[in-house]
Amino acid sequence: MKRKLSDTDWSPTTFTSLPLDPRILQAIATLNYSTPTPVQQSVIPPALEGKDILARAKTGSGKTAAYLLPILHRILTSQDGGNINNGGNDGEAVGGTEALILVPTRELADQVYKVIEQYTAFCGKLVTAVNIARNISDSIQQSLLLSHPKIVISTPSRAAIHFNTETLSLSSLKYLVIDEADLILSYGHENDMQVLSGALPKGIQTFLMSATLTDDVEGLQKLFCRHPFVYKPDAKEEDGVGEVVKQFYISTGEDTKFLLLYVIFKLKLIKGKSIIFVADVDRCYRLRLFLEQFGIRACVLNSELPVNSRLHIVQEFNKNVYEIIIATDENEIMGDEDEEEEEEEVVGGEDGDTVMEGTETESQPKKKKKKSKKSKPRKRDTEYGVSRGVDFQNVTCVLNFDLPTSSKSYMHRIGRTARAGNSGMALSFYVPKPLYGKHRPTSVPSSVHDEKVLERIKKQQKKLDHEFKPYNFDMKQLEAFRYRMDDALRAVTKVAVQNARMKELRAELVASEKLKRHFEENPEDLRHLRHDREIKVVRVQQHMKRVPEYLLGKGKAAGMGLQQSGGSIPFKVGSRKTARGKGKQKGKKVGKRKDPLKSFGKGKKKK
Ligand SMILES: Nc1ncnc2c1ncn2[C@@H]1O[C@H](COP(=O)(O)OP(=O)(O)OP(=O)(O)O)[C@@H](O)[C@H]1O
Repeated sequence: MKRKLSDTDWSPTTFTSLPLDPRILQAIATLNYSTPTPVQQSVIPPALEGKDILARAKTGSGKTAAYLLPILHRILTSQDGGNINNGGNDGEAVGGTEALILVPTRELADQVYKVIEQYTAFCGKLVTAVNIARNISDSIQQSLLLSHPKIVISTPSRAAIHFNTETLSLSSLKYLVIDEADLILSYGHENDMQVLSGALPKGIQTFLMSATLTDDVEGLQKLFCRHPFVYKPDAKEEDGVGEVVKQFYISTGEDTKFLLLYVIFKLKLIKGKSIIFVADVDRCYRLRLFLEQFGIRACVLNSELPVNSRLHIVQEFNKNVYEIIIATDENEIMGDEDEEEEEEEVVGGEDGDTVMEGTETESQPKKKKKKSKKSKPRKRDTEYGVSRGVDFQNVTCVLNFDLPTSSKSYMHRIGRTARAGNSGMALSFYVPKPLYGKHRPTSVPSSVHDEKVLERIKKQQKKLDHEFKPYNFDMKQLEAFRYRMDDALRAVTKVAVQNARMKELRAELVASEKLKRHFEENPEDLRHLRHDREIKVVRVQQHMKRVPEYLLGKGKAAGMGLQQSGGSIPFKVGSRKTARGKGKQKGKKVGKRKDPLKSFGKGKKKK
């Protein structure tokens, strides 16, 4: 007997128990999704009935499918004349644009577009989608929109531009999604959202999806939703979604951060893929040059890079081509829900940055931006963002080399690991107040310091009943590595960092042109286009790439004491795959329940 969707005591445990179009179920089966996640279980049934949805669910919990599947189903059934069993229709789509999906960043727009491609793999041309946040010329965007795609994915600003020039018609719109709803306004899209809200036809179905429920989300709810079905899991339910991120912090000074980084990556104490978050663009290059001297390759990701390069980096990282990404967290959100008054400014990334291609009419972050005296004529994309929403796959560790400036940002950063049921860890370096002043990154307001943020994160995680523990390296053992770290750090001068930044930007602009031409036609051709090549602005001494045996001495290794106070750490490595980037790594399996930080000394070959 078929259950009525509105039966409240019913929660479907398999996708096939959901009355979704068979073509969608076929696609889901090929993706090996066995069961719907809690947000999908709760949201899909009311969404299929046409209810507005307001859903808050943790990062990596499958919110994208929770809104896409019902929308795709409803579009398909309307194409089939309302008969879902008429699944054989693989003709052309008819009618105008039915769904508008708004996301805050270009990275996210690209990701949602790719997910739609996956979910509609068996739908022929019935569900066409266009991503107008892409870096393509206005005339191409216009011609794409004139083909009346069923779904348009965009940032609010691009959508507003095309709506104003009448290339985007909203008259046949039936579904509106605001993904990462809590972020949309802090990215400065307020005016665009107002423009769009006034243009929407009456009675459309709205989906507000968010990892946190904030005042901004409430505001959007008032503007766009009618009596929505609200999904807010309790902590227990949320923790049932895959693994909780194992979280640790280490108290350190500025130089010791580099020392720790060197030891952690050179000795492969973390196995699998990592994202290292830093405070600004210069720090990206400082770290990359630093690691380069030890033969450790990494890619950088920041708002200054051309959007095609950014998308390609994320794509290749997800295919395990790279092991380490050093990312900035520009457009980082400041202000915790209960501490708005204390933190009024938004950290806007690089000082003196200006707006990049394609963003000429984009609005700026709504809150005040810190101005710098030293103005650098750098360009940056206000629609860049990788700490929010981007589905980095199989990430073992998020390493906060620089602590974020708010607990909200912290939550989104660590959400890049332990996704889709995988496990993961987050390791955060924090600099205690007495050591902080001199080394405060220029992008961080003086009112904010690591200790204050750390306390907020502790409070936040305690509320969520999640452990957030100190990880006490035996710093004495680290000291043996310090002179090498000092050597390497000395070589990474300000000038070297600036040169690397310029050199990389030039290389990526060339790469981006290639990417632009080839992205659609033959992405496989772009394999050779690597983003982690040596920048070579600093002379690399070959001996630095090796770790001498004496540093790996048994006693020293074992004595590193990679124990954290309060007992040993039950750690399960998230990433089952390994990077293909380096030949040596190929095929290595990662122990499932092993603490990656406990294998110190294993840099040495096993007998
Ligand atoms: N039912 C499912 N079973 C297995 N994997 C799933 C399922 N639903 C989604 N996924 C996978 O989980 C990952 C995270 O999903 P998604 O990006 O939608 O999370 P999210 O909740 O939107 O996260 P964020 O808040 O960070 O944007 C994706 O790789 C997706 O393919």
